[in-house]
Amino acid sequence: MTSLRPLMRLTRALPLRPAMVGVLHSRFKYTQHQGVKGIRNRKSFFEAQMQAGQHGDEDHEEAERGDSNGNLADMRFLDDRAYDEVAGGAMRISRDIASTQQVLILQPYVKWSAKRQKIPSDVRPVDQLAEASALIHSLPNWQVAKALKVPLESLERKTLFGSGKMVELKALIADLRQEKHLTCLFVSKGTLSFAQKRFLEAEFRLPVMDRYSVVIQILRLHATTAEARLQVAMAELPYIWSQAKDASVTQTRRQGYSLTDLQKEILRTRERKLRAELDRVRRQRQLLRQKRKQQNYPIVAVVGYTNAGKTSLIKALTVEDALQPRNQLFATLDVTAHAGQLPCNLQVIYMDTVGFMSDLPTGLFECFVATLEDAMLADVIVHVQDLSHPCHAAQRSHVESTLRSLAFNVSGGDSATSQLPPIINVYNKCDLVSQPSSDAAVHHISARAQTGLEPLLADIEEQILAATGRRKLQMRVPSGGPEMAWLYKNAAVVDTVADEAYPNRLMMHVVISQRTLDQFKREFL
Ligand SMILES: Nc1nc2c(ncn2[C@@H]2O[C@H](COP(=O)(O)OP(=O)(O)OP(=O)(O)O)[C@@H](O)[C@H]2O)c(=O)[nH]1
Ligand SMILES: [Mg+2]
Repeated sequence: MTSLRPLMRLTRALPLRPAMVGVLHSRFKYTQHQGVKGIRNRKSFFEAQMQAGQHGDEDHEEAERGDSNGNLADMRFLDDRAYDEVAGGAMRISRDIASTQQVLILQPYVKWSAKRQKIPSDVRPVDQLAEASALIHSLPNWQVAKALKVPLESLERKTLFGSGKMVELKALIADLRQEKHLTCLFVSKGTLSFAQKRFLEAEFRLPVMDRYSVVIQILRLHATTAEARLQVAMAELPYIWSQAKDASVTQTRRQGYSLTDLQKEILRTRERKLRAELDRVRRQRQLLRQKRKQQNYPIVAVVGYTNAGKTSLIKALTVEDALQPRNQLFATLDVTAHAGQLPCNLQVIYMDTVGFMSDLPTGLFECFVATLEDAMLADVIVHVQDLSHPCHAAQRSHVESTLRSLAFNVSGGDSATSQLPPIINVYNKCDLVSQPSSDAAVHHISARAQTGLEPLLADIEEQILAATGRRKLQMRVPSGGPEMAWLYKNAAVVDTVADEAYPNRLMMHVVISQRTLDQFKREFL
């Protein structure tokens, strides 16, 4: 079932009253190829926009600094119609996500050849097709008219499909147009070259999208915080540049997508502003990170493939009502921190992170790397895996190899120091699996049914204590004395029991780091 929440968020962002949503359907149309062509002739429109942008620069600079409390800056510069037209031309997407789309999904795969061997054997085309459908279902009002696999000899042909296949697909599209009012085609390949897209659009007379542009559409929808919006905006730029480069190589300037100098300047200005704003947001993040370190809270980063149940697990471990697990890909786009308590009463911070996905072009993922760097600096990583997913093994190895390369980046490219924090592997959604795996080294849980959480918490506790040099100790202190109050404030108190041998004293079970213990000794002994 599609959730109304994102749609309502969109109407807030636009800002339109809910009653006007219906109007959107007719007023905003899917950005089609013709739109781009038209825009190239409307040079004056761009010039006016550019001038307005230049005059508005002082305002923006003021806004970009944010206010004296360090609150996030005004990000009006993100809503720029001139940019939207350029982006729409390259990605075939528009800011309007409210309109209904009927999508034909084609999952091309290489039938024979050495290339095919590189794909892990457990990611079958049928699984890729299911992931492509899940992407479309993550957008409200987008429906899958039909989804099919298409065997090919190569994914690099300019026409992508052979002539026989084209005839077949054309007939299918004609039928779907009549039956289901087909509105667009999603070719589930990381990136289509400009030439491929242009050819298919001309043949099928439909907008054609690839994985990059569909994922961007989802990210735009789910990005609500300032950092996420900036990252998504940044992630769009490499794609637009590469499509334009492609277009100029194929020399289709006359009929196709190319950038005027003015449009290039729009992109460069936007990139400059985005970088400045992202730097500022990240400096704030670093401050927060330092603060957290000073407060000495152990940090557990929860990572995993998209939709594995990371947010659900944190919700179950922290009982935080505000967290909203959603059956959508890339539901979480920010690293957010949530306080929880271990069985020994030690306070920890769980970090929810953006999900991983294979076959995403690197330019798209890179923009989110900075947010994941926090996870690399955690004391312990919990890797959540969806055991009920047919490709969970491939998903696991994809996440593991990405984590390794992230750790390598965080260490500044030094393999000697690129160590990952200890990783606890968790199989989630065990309630959906009739035959659980026999892998004893992995926790078997259901975040939804709340099973298997106790042994998991015990393991997290053990790993956290080891990683942060904390110990469990018994300390005898005067009952009601300042030592007791100090320990309650500075250490985690597991429990206190009366000391039978000394009626004025109490036995306190505490979890304490060596540094805090030394402070205690200096203060009281
Ligand atoms: N049956 C079942 N469903 C679960 C379980 N855990 C999570 N889910 C469902 O899986 C979907 C995704 O859960 P999330 O917690 O949002 O997953 P996520 O890993 O945070 O996803 P992203 O933020 O999109 O990367 C939701 O519909 C959850 O209700 C589980 O243990 N069992
Ligand atoms: Mg999530």
